[in-house]
Amino acid sequence: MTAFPAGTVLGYPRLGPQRELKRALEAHWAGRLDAAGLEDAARALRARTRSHLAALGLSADGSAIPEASSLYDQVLDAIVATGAVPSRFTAPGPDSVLDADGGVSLAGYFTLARGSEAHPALEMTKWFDTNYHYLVPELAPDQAFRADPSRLAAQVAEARAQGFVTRPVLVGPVTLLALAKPAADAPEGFQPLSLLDRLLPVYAELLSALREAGAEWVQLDEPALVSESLDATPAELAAAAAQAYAVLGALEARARLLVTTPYGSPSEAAWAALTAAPVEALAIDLVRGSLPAAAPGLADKTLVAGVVDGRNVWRGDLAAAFDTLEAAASLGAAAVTVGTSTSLQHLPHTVADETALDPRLVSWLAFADERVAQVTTLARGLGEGRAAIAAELDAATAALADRAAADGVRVEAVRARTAALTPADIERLPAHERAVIQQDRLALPILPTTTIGSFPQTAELRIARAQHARGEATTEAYEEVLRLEIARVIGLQEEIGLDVLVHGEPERNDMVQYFAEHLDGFAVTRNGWVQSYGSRATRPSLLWGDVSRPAPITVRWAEFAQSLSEKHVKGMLTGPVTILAWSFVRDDLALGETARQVALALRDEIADLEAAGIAIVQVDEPALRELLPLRADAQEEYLRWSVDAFRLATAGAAPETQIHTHLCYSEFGVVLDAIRGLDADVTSIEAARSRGEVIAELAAAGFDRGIGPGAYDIHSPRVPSTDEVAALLTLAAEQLPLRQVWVNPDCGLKTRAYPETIAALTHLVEATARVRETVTSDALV
Ligand SMILES: CN1c2c(nc(N)[nH]c2=O)NC[C@@H]1CNc1ccc(C(=O)N[C@@H](CCC(=O)N[C@@H](CCC(=O)N[C@@H](CCC(=O)O)C(=O)O)C(=O)O)C(=O)O)cc1
Ligand SMILES: N[C@@H](CCS)C(=O)O
Ligand SMILES: [Zn+2]
Repeated sequence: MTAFPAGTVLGYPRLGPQRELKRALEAHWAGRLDAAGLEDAARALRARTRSHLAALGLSADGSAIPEASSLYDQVLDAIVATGAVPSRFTAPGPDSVLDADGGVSLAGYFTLARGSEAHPALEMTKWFDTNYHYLVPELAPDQAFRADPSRLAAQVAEARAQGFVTRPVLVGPVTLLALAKPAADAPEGFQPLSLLDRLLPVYAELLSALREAGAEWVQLDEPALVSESLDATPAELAAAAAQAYAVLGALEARARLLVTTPYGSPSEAAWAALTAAPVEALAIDLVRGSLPAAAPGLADKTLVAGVVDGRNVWRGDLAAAFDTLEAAASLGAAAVTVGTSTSLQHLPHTVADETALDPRLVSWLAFADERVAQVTTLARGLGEGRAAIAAELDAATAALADRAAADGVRVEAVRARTAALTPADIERLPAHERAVIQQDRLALPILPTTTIGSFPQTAELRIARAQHARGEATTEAYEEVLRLEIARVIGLQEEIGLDVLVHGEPERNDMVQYFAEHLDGFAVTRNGWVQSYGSRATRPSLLWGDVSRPAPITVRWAEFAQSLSEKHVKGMLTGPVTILAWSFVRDDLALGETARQVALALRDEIADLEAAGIAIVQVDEPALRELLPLRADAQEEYLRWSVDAFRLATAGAAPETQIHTHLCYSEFGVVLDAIRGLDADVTSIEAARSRGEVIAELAAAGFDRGIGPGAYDIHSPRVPSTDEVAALLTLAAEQLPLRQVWVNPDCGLKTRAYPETIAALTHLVEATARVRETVTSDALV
């Protein structure tokens, strides 16, 4: 048995430096690559990751390299490894996701993730306060568990054969249960955490199998222990952790255990439970979290001090990180080693790919590979003393000073504009008065139908954009492709019979990146991909300076689309909070101030859209819930500045301009007051995967604005039937005042293909017509 390595990372990007896994997955789903071909591609990527991390300085045979790949999602992997598959997927027959041996087949794995004709997919939601999405375990009181270590054990063995001793990574039992939702038929009050007793023997089997496969250390991730935003309370989570790690720690046949608590500080009770547990190492997040209390239980443990940021890209203050390491040494642990605050899965691979960025900006950055280098530098400092790494510490300090002094980081005109804001700048006429004025102008039918903005981003569009970006197509030719696409999308919506149209967003590579490309203060990357879910990735923009809008951004596309139809076409913008949430934000200015800068740029854009004759403007804020701090004491302040930023962006609009907003993947209970606070006229939300629960919540809260509860799930290629959509609409129409209800999919259609999109929207319009017929005139009073 080896000691814990001097330096490690908790995880590494999983799609590959050129998104090799994305391409293989999508080829497999499209029937162009068989299962063996997909497995080969995934194996080659794992092999590359191991040797690459070793080349970057992590020890090859000392368990420093995490075995943390996934074909789709780490929570889904834990569901499969523990056999926690909901019974709705396992009824015997051709639609079961299980193979003959009772394990989940490869096809079954993807059915759980993406759904099929027979099965709606598992719900997907945000992983803590990140833009990564995991699949939500769905558990019933009689849930069966069954250890299936095959995939992870095979990877450990595969690493051994390659000459590596790696450290398998698994979502821990407390987090797996804490993130689960009760199955639809579970009795009221059922808590998934109550299944811990039955789940632990399964983890015990997994640990023993991983040991047998050759693992010396196993990493169990327990981020639930830092969150105060889950159904279980911190005290319940800490008690579960105490029980889990007493049991798992006491096992004889097991590898050594590293338990991690990324994304913040564990609660005091959780920290007490973990330090008292018979496990060999604890990893803490010292970027978002702070130094915990010294604890006697640390005396026989290694403390992996997560001083290297796994969430943001700023090269940062390496000398301060070293100071924190030295401070961690006073907590009483047997050893302190260097780690990342979280998995590096939230970062792009390397700044070396960013040859088109200003080299000065590049010198301020560190992506995943540069973070690994920081880990190995700091580990060397711990081993050999500060003087041994003085040159690296000084270089990082110099980069910080260079950044602080650079042009554009602080722009006086931008600061003066935010400083001059007054409370009146976020007020509109009262909503009920606006509603009357807007209905006069818009003359919409009851249950107006619309979409969320994007239409399928076809291969042709993406190729045209890529050719334009590479200089192989002229701007004129590219824009002609966009105009043709907009005309086609408008024609299609007219044909299907939707009431409020959209232009389809064909000009956007991404709803945040597109705006970042048109705002001063942002830079964008060429290859800075970060996995968002499954095979999908985004390139978060780099927000490095004060933000302003040099010219209108969306106006000419909206104006063109509107010129093609008598119906209203919505202007379509991304809100300030979402622009921040899906970018790498600056660490040298309060987020609230940055949000105001972005909001003012959007306010100017809305004024220009209005001047161009656009009557409805949607400002998307799907990330409003995502940025909610995990700690309860920080939530109020966040909700204040985030809501005010949205209002600042939209409150300049005339009363007759209808402001829509859109949110997806939210647990709305928590932010319902905030949604009301946004003061939008219409809000469209995700509600399909969570089976209308949101409708009941909104009704109970007396939500009194326009509301479009997503009528079907766009994250799955499955086409909803007319009956299914009609049922959801009927539910909404029964529970909410009819005048308030809008009909729309639950998110944009950009990830879908046209055949399923046309079928689904046709069913949506048919279902609306059917429900409209059943509505009596009384209901309209
Ligand atoms: C709505 N969501 C979003 C989130 N975050 C964002 N930043 N944006 C979002 O829309 N978070 C929550 C949700 C769900 N998340 C996602 C995330 C990602 C996607 C998605 O579809 N991503 C696409 C990539 C989109 C993109 O930026 N495309 C660019 C580049 C296209 C490209 O890959 N080009 C090729 C060359 C083209 C060719 O020859 O084929 C290349 O560079 O190699 C573009 O269109 O220009 C993805 O495929 O992962 C959806 C929801
Ligand atoms: N308007 C965007 C919102 C996605 S959250 C779209 O339709 O894709
Ligand atoms: Zn959405």
